[in-house]
Amino acid sequence: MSTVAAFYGGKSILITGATGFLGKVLMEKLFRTSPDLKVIYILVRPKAGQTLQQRVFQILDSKLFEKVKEVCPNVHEKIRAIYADLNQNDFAISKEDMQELLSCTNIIFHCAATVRFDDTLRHAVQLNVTATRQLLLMASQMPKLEAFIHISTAYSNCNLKHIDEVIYPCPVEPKKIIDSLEWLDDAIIDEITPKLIRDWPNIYTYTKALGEMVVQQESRNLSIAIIRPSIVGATWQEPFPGWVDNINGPNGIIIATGKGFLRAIKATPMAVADVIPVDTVVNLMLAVGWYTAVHRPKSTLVYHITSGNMNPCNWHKMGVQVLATFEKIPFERPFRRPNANFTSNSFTSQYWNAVSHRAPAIIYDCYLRLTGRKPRMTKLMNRLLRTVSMLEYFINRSWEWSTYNTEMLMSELSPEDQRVFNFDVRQLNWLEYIENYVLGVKKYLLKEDMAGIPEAKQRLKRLRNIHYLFNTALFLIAWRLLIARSQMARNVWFFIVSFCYKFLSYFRASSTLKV
Ligand SMILES: NC(=O)C1=CN([C@@H]2O[C@H](COP(=O)(O)OP(=O)(O)OC[C@H]3O[C@@H](n4cnc5c(N)ncnc54)[C@H](OP(=O)(O)O)[C@@H]3O)[C@@H](O)[C@H]2O)C=CC1
Repeated sequence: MSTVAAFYGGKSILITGATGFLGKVLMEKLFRTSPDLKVIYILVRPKAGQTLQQRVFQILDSKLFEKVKEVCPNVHEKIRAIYADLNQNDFAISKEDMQELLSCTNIIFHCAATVRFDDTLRHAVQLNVTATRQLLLMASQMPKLEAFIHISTAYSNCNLKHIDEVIYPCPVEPKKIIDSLEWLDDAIIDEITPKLIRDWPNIYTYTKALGEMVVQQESRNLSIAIIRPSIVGATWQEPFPGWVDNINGPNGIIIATGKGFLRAIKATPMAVADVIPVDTVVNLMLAVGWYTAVHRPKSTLVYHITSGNMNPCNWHKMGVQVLATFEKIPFERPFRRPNANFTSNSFTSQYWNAVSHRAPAIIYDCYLRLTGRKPRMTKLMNRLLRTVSMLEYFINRSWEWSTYNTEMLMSELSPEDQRVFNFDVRQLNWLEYIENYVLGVKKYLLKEDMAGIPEAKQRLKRLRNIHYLFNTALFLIAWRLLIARSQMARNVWFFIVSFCYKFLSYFRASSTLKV
């Protein structure tokens, strides 16, 4: 019997961000391995016209939870959705709900965050810093609380090259920032933001660093741990390979490449692609929850869950495997044939953007206009290129994360726990993982049917022929223009033509002689 799974039996667990990518996989694994847990409280807000209940039902009815329903048929009764908005005071939780949370919660997993790179400082601080402080205050009033697990990111200190499992201080105290945001107006905040975030690449990573500082400062007597995953990718093994449900990180890039919109990217091919499967992160989270509650370490331990130092893969290898998978299982209705040119040179990157991205978009929009339709490709391309430019920082650098605490925890687990809550990324076979990842993007994100593959392959063949035809036509036009304008080009042209003519005459003459 797994010690970690048994630990969660009979427990009341509070999860923030349960409707997000990580949160869903966390809930799934908890129900599957500890079906006798008492209750999972999830803090949810209504969204996109859906009530809390509708959101919960939608999650439980998804393919991700199919196995859970077999192991834990009364899963609906074990989830308690509590109305909460982390942007508001006391999270806008009702008095009764708050009372229940305070008196019953045993473990907290704090996953909620804004992960947008371009969020406003005000909103990102509210969610990633102030809400964390508020949750810690709540935690300090929970008599039964055994562990508080805070999810940060491995990039919270990406301004450093080597990152240890410690909390680094930020130049400005989080409290000062929270206080000043209360009275500063938005225009001034926009002005001072670059000065505040200094060498952090975006507001997201900066506010996650502030969030960690808040955890350290407000930890009181609580048993707290911080988990820092790198780029969280599709599931590796559990509950099935390749599950993914949002366009963040590599997912959007895989779609854009598979659909033929994105054919070049400013990336350092040999830089480490520090992707970590979401189920690996969740396994570590559950093991950390158990360890923190049972061993109650004296200080807040930080755990890195990254792949680069144990089993590195680089962007080149990833790109090659993604393209190889598109050959076998192409996406439906691609705009162009998928391709991946990596360049770390800014000039070459701009050239590719002009030739491979903007020009085809303009040509396609002309075609749409001529056929009486609304042009849309240039707008789409501009948004895509803006998104890609925001990710560039992360695909042109490599970091070293130390993983002593994560390795220590692995050695503390029984062989059974090491199997059930496996976070040993050394066992990951990248080629297999990437293939399943791309397949998962096709099936679960794009919701494409596998039956459409032969047609997609036909379309790719047609696109290849159009590509060759277009290039030949372009070459001939360019050459014709050159000949019209340059004496030198004309001389070269006559030289080539007379050479070919002579060669053909010689060939004809020698074959006549042989006869
Ligand atoms: N994905 C990644 O690559 C990585 C993620 N992380 C960290 O992991 C954690 C989870 O990320 P991930 O699951 O990918 O992110 P998602 O964007 O998928 O999920 C974010 C969650 O936070 C919730 N949330 C946001 N704002 C509010 C609010 N005002 N009130 C209540 N809930 C709110 C969202 O709820 P709703 O559904 O209502 O919007 C959602 O459940 C984050 O802390 C992130 O920093 C760390 C490293 C990498």
